[in-house]
Amino acid sequence: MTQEKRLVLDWTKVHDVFPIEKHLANETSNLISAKKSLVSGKGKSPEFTGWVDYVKEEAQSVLHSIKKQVETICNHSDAVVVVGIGGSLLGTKAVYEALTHSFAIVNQESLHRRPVLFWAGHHIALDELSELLDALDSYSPSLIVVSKSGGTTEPALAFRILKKYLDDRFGTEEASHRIFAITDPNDGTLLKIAKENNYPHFPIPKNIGGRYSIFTPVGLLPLAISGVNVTEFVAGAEQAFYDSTSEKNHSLETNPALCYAGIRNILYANKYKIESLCTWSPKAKGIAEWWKQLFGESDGKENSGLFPASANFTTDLHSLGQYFQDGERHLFATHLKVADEYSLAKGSLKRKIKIPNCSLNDGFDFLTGQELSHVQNEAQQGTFLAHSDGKVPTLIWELPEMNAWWLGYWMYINMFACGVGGYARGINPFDQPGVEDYKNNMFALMGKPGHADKAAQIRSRLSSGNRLRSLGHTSK
Ligand SMILES: O=P(O)(O)OC[C@H]1O[C@H](O)[C@H](O)[C@@H](O)[C@@H]1O
Repeated sequence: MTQEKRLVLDWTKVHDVFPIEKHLANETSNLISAKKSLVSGKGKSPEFTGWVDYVKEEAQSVLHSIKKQVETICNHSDAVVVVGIGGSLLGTKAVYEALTHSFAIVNQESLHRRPVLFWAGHHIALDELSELLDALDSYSPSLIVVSKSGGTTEPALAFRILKKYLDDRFGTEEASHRIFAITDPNDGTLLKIAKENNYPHFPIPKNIGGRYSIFTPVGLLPLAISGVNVTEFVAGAEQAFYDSTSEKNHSLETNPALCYAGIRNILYANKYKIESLCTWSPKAKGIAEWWKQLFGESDGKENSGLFPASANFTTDLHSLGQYFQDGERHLFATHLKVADEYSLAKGSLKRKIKIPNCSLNDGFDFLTGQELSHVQNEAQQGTFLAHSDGKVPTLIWELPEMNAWWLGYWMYINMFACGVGGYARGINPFDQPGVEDYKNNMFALMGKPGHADKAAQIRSRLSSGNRLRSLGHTSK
């Protein structure tokens, strides 16, 4: 079924604004050699390119190995809290939100009676975590803690708090049957904790960095629990692997990953410094969050790189729309559109919505009887044209359907484009040295052993100099 359809990357409306075709032709050989370096493991940080062919065989054996745990968890839990941050959470959240019902109550009671997923460890905010603890009282929850390094502050603290909650509620013995870890296979604090407490644990391969890990147990275990068709998800990615890496497929016309990588790099080199991924359903917002980490951490190197932003339309046409149309011309838009809008509702209640006939006199009678998806399509076409008239290069991904197979396919294509584009630009798309700066300052200020000297230095920098501020109202 799905195989007859195609993912399309339409760059007509880039060309309307900028002569991309000529530039792409000049860039092709650079892209092909970047692709060869990535596939052969001869580029920068080859020790982090294990994700390239992981989807071919290893992901299949993961699916096999998690089967029993998935059943066990589904038998005793109706909610699973996934604890993680960045690459240890964003992909899972993206796929879950896109492919399962938005309203947990329907997900659980009407559809497939699978546990709902909740999220923790992706911030240090008291308000949301305390509300999560309130909500968990109404469920029989389990916990999956995901951290490759095993030492990231946010998930480590959330894990402590949630483990205590489970211990207090169920007793340590039962709680230990409700806790699962996904982490480095050989090292790290989380692995040690899992072993000491007999928590079942699953590996994140050493040669796969967080933002490239969605097809490892990081994504597959929680998504399988939630009822997402992970077999199809992996199958889509596997097909994308063949389409992207094939020795025979160096043509930009049949290799969307190469083409996308090339267009991004060319636009960046020609004054377009911001790329906005524009999604068209609230359910796709998480996809943009995943995409922002993938490209943000990969591209932002050596004081250069496209800034990845996002917009969710049509909602944001009423806030950011003005900027897209008339603001500074330093951005381009990459839309993620779904060809078969009905596929969006297929995972839920297969419902088509028509604009009903109402005696409202609201000026919208001309739409009576039209399907909502038709209105969405017209809104999209109108937006693409308006933005390209406003000189915003507009790139359009058209996904045949929003389902596990095509989402797996598209996510892999983006990962591959990210790796190729980084190599073609001469940067390392597989490290993230900048993130360490914030972490080290935070560790020092929190008093982590070994950071004392740095703490004193930071505190003196924070308190020195004149404080520049503006004061508002005094409380009564
Ligand atoms: O999985 P973890 O080791 O906890 O890391 C979670 C995230 O933390 C970071 O700071 C990195 O910049 C991300 O690339 C990573 O995905």
